[in-house]
Amino acid sequence: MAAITMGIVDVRQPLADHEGRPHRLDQGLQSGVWRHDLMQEVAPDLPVVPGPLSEYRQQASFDWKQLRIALEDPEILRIKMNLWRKLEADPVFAHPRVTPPMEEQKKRVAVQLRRFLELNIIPQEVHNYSYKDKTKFMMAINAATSSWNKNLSVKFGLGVSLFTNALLSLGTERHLPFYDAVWDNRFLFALGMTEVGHGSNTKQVRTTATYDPPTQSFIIHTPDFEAAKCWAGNLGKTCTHIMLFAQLITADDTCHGLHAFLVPIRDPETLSPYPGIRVGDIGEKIGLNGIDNGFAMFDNYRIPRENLLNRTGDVTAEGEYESCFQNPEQILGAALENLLAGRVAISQESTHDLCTAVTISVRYAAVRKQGGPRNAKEELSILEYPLHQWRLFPYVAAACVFKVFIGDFTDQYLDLVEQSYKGAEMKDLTSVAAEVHAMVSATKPLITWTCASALQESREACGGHGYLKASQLGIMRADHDATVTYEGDNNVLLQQTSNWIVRNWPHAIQGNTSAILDASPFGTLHCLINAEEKLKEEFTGTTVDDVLNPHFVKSSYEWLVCWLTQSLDNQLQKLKSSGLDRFTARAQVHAFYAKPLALAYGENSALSYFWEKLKTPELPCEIRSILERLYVLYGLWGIQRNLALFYKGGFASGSKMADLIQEACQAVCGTLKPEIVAVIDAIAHPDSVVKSILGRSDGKIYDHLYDAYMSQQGNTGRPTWWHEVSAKTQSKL
Ligand SMILES: Cc1cc2nc3c(=O)[nH]c(=O)nc-3n(C[C@H](O)[C@H](O)[C@H](O)COP(=O)(O)OP(=O)(O)OC[C@H]3O[C@@H](n4cnc5c(N)ncnc54)[C@H](O)[C@@H]3O)c2cc1C
Repeated sequence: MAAITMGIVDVRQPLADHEGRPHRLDQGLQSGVWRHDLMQEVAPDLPVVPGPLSEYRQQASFDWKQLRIALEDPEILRIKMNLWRKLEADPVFAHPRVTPPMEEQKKRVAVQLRRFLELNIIPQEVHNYSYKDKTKFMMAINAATSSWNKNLSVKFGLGVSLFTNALLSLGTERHLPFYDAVWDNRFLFALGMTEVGHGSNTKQVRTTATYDPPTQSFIIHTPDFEAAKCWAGNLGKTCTHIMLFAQLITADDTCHGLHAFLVPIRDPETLSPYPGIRVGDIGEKIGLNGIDNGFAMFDNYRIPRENLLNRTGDVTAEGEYESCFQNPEQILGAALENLLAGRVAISQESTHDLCTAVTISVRYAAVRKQGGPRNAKEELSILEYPLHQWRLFPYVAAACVFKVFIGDFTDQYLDLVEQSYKGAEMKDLTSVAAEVHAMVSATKPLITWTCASALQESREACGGHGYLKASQLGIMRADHDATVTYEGDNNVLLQQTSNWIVRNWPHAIQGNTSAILDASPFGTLHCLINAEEKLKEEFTGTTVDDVLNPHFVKSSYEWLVCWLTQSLDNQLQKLKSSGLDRFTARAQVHAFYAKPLALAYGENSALSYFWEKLKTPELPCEIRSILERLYVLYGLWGIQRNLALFYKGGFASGSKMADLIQEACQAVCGTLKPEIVAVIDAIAHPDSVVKSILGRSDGKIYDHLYDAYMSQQGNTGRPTWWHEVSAKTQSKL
């Protein structure tokens, strides 16, 4: 059977420019200086408006534009900026001031998706890029679309890009027409794994696909309501098909496990559901109401045999099941890509949201003045308060660390998938797959949770005005919330990471460095090398400078990961020797051992990528200085949260470490205060994307608030229902 190969070309091509300009921005680097016009494209000048924001900007020791291109690949930035310009210019993508009714929200997003595809945002030539460049392009478009309107990116992701990605890895030549129909906007897909009774434990999904040799068809059936497919985006009202995951059963009654099928749901011309399916919308949600999340129940519903996605297993016309693992490297690569691309994309989107959250709250904090010393001429900007700095600056540092981590990790990961697709011999592919899986299972929770708490903190940091819809923080908080659950519940994912780490612990205690190197081609387990030596380390610092440096952060995190791994291993051994089975023992250690380990490992991995960035020789020294301080702040923030573990594990005793960490946290925030507005400028999206009256680059919060108060239709007139409540009508009763 031939796998679908269109879109995967042998020769790598650089990202092309669709508008006739130089191929890559780095061609604009002349004698170490960026060409002005190219820099303007990715980092346009900010408005010069006298006021607190511009005063803080003047205090910065570095050029925010240089930081912007140090934190993100300029070519990716350019793709995003181009897209935002297109969306801004088209009224179809305008944001309504007042939330429309639910049905209207769904219609708007569906119409936007149609326009999005018509606009040729993914030009035809992108399909001819190398796998890596194509995926990077698509991921950049996805992240940028998500910041514009998360509903639209979810609708596009599920219906088009994630689906076609999954089709490429699970399907074969015979499914090509579906690929083309989706890109031509004739079909729209949903992805149906979750059922009413089962989500995380996908193995127990109960929808069946039973092969019927006489008719050469699969009979799709939902045994009861608990087996109804649910939550699938686009399924409620708009999809024409679903990529359905069901238990494949052959005529001899053998169950071959979960397989994916392409199942028609609605007539593409009328959008009427086909007979044999009960399908509908699951109703209003906490957020993302532009998406029609739906349910579906199948009543012995037939689909052709060929609709089985048969790259890994097929059923012959006569009904024989055939496993198709002829080339394990390619299959593993396909599985890698299919499973993880969605989670990597969520991490990219969440990093965008995190940047927007702090853009709003830090700019607001710079402009907002409240309180101050008794005889001061002016009130203080709330940014001046150490508490406010401690509430917000660590999230700014996290945004920068995640930006670098997710960009560089995505590059590495896509390189590997591309090599495996090309059939390159990769002796360590199994290790790569395991490590990438563990990393993504830790960093998706880490990034989405950090973003969720940043949104909450930012909302509170903007006080009452933050609660106004026009601040944007409430909408983002509601829409972002789902990311901690979909594509794998965060708490469940973390267990997969800790299982992998603890499996490698025996190598660490045996001092088997080469086994660790083999198990961790990406290097995220290198912190376990010399674990025994590391675990003997103790805190010896005496001054704040002893903790206020990247080396302290690095070695402390390495100690923490080693100690948590050792503790998890000890606890598991203890529980198993007391007679507990593996499943129960793992469940027992989840809360206090596995989860903290997986999160510390995720933080350490993100910090390691940032550490590599700090070592880049081309970095201007003022940019390195700012990155170093952001690294230290993010690290100390985590160490401070985990202080109890440093004491419990014997790394620290007495009050010295706690005191110095506290002092260092406050000190690093203090040195970042004059820089922070410029750091925000480096990570901020354009005003039209941030969409917040509190977070605009001109800092004119009160002007924008005034507009918001005055421009809402009817808000200064008397209510249309005045007569139902007025004193006049009451007195007549
Ligand atoms: C907005 C949104 C969109 C979605 N879109 C889709 C879609 O397009 N297609 C689709 O198929 N699905 C979709 N889903 C469903 C989503 O994938 C599931 O909700 C998710 O996988 C979690 O499953 P669940 O809801 O059944 O939760 P459960 O698995 O029941 O989990 C409930 C709680 O129990 C905990 N828990 C579960 N198992 C364990 C364990 N072993 N140990 C410890 N704790 C555990 C979890 O941490 C969680 O907090 C969507 C969900 C949302 C919210």
